[in-house]
Amino acid sequence: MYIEVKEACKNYVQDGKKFVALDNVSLSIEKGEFICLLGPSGCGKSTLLNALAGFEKVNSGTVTIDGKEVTSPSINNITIFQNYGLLPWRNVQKNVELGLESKKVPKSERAEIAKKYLELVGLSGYEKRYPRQLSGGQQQRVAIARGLAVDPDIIFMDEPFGALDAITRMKLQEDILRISHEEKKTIIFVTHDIEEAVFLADRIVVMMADPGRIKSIVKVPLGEHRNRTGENFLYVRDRIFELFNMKTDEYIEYYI
Ligand SMILES: Nc1ncnc2c1ncn2[C@@H]1O[C@H](COP(=O)(O)OP(=O)(O)OP(=O)(O)O)[C@@H](O)[C@H]1O
Repeated sequence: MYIEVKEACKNYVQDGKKFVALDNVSLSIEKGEFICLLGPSGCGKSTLLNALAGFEKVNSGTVTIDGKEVTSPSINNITIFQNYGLLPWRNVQKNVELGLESKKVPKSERAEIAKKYLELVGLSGYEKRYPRQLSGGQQQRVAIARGLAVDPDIIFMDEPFGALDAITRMKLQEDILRISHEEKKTIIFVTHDIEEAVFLADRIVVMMADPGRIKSIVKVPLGEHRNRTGENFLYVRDRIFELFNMKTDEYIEYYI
């Protein structure tokens, strides 16, 4: 399996009190999968993502990518956060070229690549603008173009659309779904929004808090084009709602 988490545990001690952020979490992910980590606040979504991305180490258990243990962030992967992380003194094009500069890609090639990905995220014509001259949704598009430009193996996304209004958010969800099929990337996406997860994921990892753990893993057999009001979509969404309402604590592997 491409990505393997085996019996991972992560504890934090805060003011003398122990929080179990991840309690014996195991998860396997195939190359090219779109995985959503879904659950309420504090269930360990970001902790799991950070362990996968190499920002944090687990206390016990293992995290491997392509057979190698993850000990630090890899330049082959990128992470996109809620706050866009653009450099305010660089225009859109220069922001997208950032990762390419550190990879020593020649100038003309950088411009070509930036053009391609700005087109892919629908921002052709915005090259010379600065981040402050863009809406939140446009800034996040630039961040996505910048991430894709370095041709990463894995894209980690931590609530990337959390700060956006509902309509912009839906538009970006459509774009990232399309891009994920066009670019065939492995994407691990953190959200607490059930509909967002059903709209995007091949599989949804449903997590619960205190201690942070995986409750179930739900396959989403909805294909490349998803309709938020379609019968199948609503069916999957309702199954997930039910999972969150269930009182029992047993682990269920769900195949819809
Ligand atoms: N650096 C830290 N120090 C102490 N406790 C932490 C730290 N980071 C996370 N925690 C605790 O670990 C638990 C899991 O946190 P995590 O951020 O992974 O949750 P989450 O599911 O991503 O939540 P949210 O949706 O609110 O971001 C929480 O109880 C949190 O308070």
